[in-house]
Amino acid sequence: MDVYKIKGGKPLQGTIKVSGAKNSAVALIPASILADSPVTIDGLPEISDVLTLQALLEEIGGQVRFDKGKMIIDPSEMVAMPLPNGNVKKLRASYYLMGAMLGRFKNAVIGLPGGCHLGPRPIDQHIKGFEALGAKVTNEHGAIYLRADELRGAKIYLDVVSVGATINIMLAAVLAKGRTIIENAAKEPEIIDVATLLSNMGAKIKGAGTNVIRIEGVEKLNGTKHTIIPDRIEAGTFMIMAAVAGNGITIDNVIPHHVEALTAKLREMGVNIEEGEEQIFIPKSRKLQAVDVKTLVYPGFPTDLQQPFSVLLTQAVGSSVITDTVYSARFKQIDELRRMNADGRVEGRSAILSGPKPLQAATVRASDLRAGAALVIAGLIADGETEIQEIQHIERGYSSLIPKLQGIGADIRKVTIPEKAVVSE
Ligand SMILES: CC(=O)N[C@H]1[C@@H](OP(=O)(O)OP(=O)(O)OC[C@H]2O[C@@H](n3ccc(=O)[nH]c3=O)[C@H](O)[C@@H]2O)O[C@H](CO)[C@@H](O)[C@@H]1O
Ligand SMILES: C=C(OP(=O)(O)O)C(=O)O
Repeated sequence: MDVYKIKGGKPLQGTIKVSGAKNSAVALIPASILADSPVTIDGLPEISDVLTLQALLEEIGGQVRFDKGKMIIDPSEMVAMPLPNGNVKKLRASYYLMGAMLGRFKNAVIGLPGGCHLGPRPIDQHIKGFEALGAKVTNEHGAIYLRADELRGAKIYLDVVSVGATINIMLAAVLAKGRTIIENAAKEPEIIDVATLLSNMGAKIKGAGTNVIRIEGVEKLNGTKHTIIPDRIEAGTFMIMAAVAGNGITIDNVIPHHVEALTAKLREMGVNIEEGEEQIFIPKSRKLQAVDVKTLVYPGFPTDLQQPFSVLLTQAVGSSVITDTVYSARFKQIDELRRMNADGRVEGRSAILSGPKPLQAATVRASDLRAGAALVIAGLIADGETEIQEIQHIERGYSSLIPKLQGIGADIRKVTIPEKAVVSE
């Protein structure tokens, strides 16, 4: 079993570069299914979610080349092969195969997705959208069956603001007959990125990034070239790391506007932040003040940063409350941080953290992707050598994390240990 070993307390300094956005990548790759000729995507992160999607496209007959962040996907020989098991369970975003395959083949069988366990993560709004477009959708033995004679544009009001449902309905609607309107759509930058790719393939989409998206269906979509946006969650993770463990860190390849909610919270805590066009510099922090945080849909404070942010709050003066309004059970990092001497507890949908409390190294387990990122940050400031297990979760979403952190002076390495040394739940 592979683990991360981190010796805490090293002065972190220099420049760290952000990769392409995971949550864009995992939608852009399935979107290529809709094209009639090759799609090239540049700047993809080298993460397991991307490799899993590559394998899934190959399973349905796609020809895919992936090298140094550039993926060339030839979708012309793809077929509507059922994908009820296996790779689809390894990530959340395999649900985008539903929208893309329904759009192209009018027929798809896709197993229910995997991804981080953060409380219930239904896909009822995706299904409501597909049905409104004319698909018959059934759930049979853990797989979703989607069939349509033809897809027709429709007006769809999302009952909950959902990134996945918004993108999935866009994917299914771009080749449907007539006009689709998605109301109460999510507004995340990744949605704009996917709409940009689809538009460059020939789709007619207006309003991506607002809460009403209008799509005029077209007959066919062509191949194109696209460069992905930077990962705002990875950038935010590095900003938090810089605020709690940095001696002057520049975060490169970031769109400052995409991380504004975090920047505002960090400033409220007393962190200095200098914004450039594509860079953010965070000098060594002095005293950090406790703050309360509530996660919201974009442009609010992202739920995906709440777990890394909780580590920063263990070092702030006073008591802080984090409330996650998006997911009901996204605090598995708190127990692990307590093993490391943090003062924190969970009450319903909130975590209460008090500080500053010096962290101590321990053997801990990454229960999910961002809990893992939180533990990496904790390990960087803890006294002693921390071991993080179950790092496969971290590697779903952070590209080249070890060399990136070593590049700013961290003492972190990946090592293989015997299975019996795993900590119990
Ligand atoms: C692959 C990907 O892009 N993952 C991101 C995406 O997940 P994902 O797209 O799965 O998250 P959603 O935006 O859909 O979920 C938001 C909320 O809506 C609820 N919901 C969602 C769909 C639905 O049909 N019914 C329903 O009730 C969910 O349970 C959750 O409480 O957005 C989340 C919220 O920013 C992020 O944490 C994830 O990193
Ligand atoms: C929750 C996340 O990912 P996923 O939706 O892919 O599980 C995340 O990126 O924090």
